Amino acid sequence: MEILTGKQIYQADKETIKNQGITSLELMERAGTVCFNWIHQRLQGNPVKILIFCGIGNNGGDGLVIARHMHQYGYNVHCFVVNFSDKRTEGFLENYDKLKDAGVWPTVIKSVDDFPEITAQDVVIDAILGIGLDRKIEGFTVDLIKHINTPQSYTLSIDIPSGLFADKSISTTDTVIEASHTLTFQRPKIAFLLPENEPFIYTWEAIDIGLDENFIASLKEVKHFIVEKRDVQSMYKVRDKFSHKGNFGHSLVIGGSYGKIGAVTLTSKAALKSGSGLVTALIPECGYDILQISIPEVMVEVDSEKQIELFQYVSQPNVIAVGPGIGTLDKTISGFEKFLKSNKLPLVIDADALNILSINKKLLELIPENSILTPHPKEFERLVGKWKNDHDKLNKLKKFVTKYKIVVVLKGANTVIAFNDELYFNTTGNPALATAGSGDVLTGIIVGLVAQNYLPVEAAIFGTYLHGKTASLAVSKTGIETFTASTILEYLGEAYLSLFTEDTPKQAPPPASKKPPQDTDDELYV
Ligand SMILES: NC(=O)C1=CN([C@@H]2O[C@H](COP(=O)(O)OP(=O)(O)OC[C@H]3O[C@@H](n4cnc5c(N)ncnc54)[C@H](OP(=O)(O)O)[C@@H]3O)[C@@H](O)[C@H]2O)[C@@H](O)CC1
Ligand SMILES: Nc1ncnc2c1ncn2[C@@H]1O[C@H](COP(=O)(O)OP(=O)(O)O)[C@@H](O)[C@H]1O
Ligand SMILES: [K+]
Repeated sequence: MEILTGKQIYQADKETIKNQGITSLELMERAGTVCFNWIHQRLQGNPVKILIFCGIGNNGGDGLVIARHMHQYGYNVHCFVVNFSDKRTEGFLENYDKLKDAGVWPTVIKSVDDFPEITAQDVVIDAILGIGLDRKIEGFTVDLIKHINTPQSYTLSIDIPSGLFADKSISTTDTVIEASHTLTFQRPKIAFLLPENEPFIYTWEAIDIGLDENFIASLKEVKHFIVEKRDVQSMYKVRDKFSHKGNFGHSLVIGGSYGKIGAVTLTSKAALKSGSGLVTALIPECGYDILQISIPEVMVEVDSEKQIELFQYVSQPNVIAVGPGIGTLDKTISGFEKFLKSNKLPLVIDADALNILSINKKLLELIPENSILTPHPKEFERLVGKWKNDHDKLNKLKKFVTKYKIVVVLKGANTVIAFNDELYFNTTGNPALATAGSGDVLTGIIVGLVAQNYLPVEAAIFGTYLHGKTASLAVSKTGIETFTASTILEYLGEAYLSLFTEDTPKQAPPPASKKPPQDTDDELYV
């Protein structure tokens, strides 16, 4: 799914009006009505007190449309106009009149003295500022946002939490609505995916207001995407009936050191379980028994006694993962440098191998094109230096991948996969994945996919999706805390299967009379 900039949304807005022969007021009515329907479906006439705060622009206009419908449906709605400027838009003014015609006279807020009391039991709808925000909020609006945030009542933001910029970072002194949920129009904004905005974005969803989809699809300069199930479904390679293990590649996993054989064990197992036909682990001698006993399916070659120093192997892999548990002893560093000078195979580089690259950045030049680096933010910072904010981080990421012609998987809650000048945001997973060895498993899944001939960028996107999906599927059974890196491996099969099963609908559970869900196997359609 495309992530659009504010400018692109305004363009889509104009095109829609032109192509569908509607007025901007009709589009606003549509947007406000879709929001109202969303709310009405959930509240079902609940008498809870609802406070709607409307700015004087088109975001405020949306709020006024919602207020009118809510009033007409008998909700206990209280509407406020936040009068931060006299430059009211036509959409606002028209809907202000319509609301008054419908019998609601909003309270105009001109100063702190006009703020209403808000309790934790109330519902707040935030339509103060939308994507038209182009400068710091000042004056009483700052106090109002703080006032709205204080009781921690359920706050639904329309289009974007007021005070957040769609496409640039806020400064530390800016005040933003801390939304419980955000209903955004047609496509998400990049602000929703950045860790720095965590206090303001809890959950969000893009709602269809009928903007021109053909126009959106034709936008050439879209560079940011959210990875969806259908994207990874289309990447999935079906196995031929007469295929054999030789068709699914050979992954070599180089890693481990005394005390960290577990890391390379997890990576090797993940490579095998993501479907690599063969897997060999090149490990220190001290890990031999451990690895052979833990995973009999994996072949083992050994290096020095307690760490990897020589990086020499006789197996014939088509891709190599290097780094998990490898350490940064001098002999490992010099061995890795020599290895990079002679190696021609695509690499998946993780953990301490990344740290070695950070110590000697010249080595980056030796990485074969189309290799994949999987840093967490700290490892990425060691590679590229500190960033000012998350947008700066993403710019650094794009520059880094284009300079070295590689794929980077920047891990975190919304792991970003960067390739060329495009960014793909993964949304599967949850904090259960924040556990030792979780990254080692991801490296294994990705290398196993590359071994099977997935393009590097596809392996990175697909692997990250599956890795996260295991946690999404598991937590309702395992809970968050008992979920470990080994649990990712346990659920990898279910994650694959989930690609081809219907998602359980999020809303409206089926009536009791409906048949219970079938076994997953019955629902397979490939
Ligand atoms: N395109 C779509 O898909 C659809 C969009 N729709 C809705 O329109 C919304 C965008 O509306 P919008 O352009 O009127 O801007 P909005 O966010 O209401 O701000 C109002 C004005 O405030 C000003 N201003 C800016 N920063 C400020 C500040 N810090 N402090 C004070 N003032 C500040 C600035 O005006 P200025 O003062 O610069 O002239 C700005 O124009 C969008 O989010 C969505 O909800 C739907 O109705 C239909 C479909
Ligand atoms: N809050 C979270 N939500 C979703 N995924 C997460 C979260 N925290 C961590 N992860 C994922 O877990 C993995 C952790 O990797 P990493 O930090 O390298 O762990 P380790 O070094 O223990 O293997 C990454 O894939 C990351 O995206
Ligand atoms: K808003």
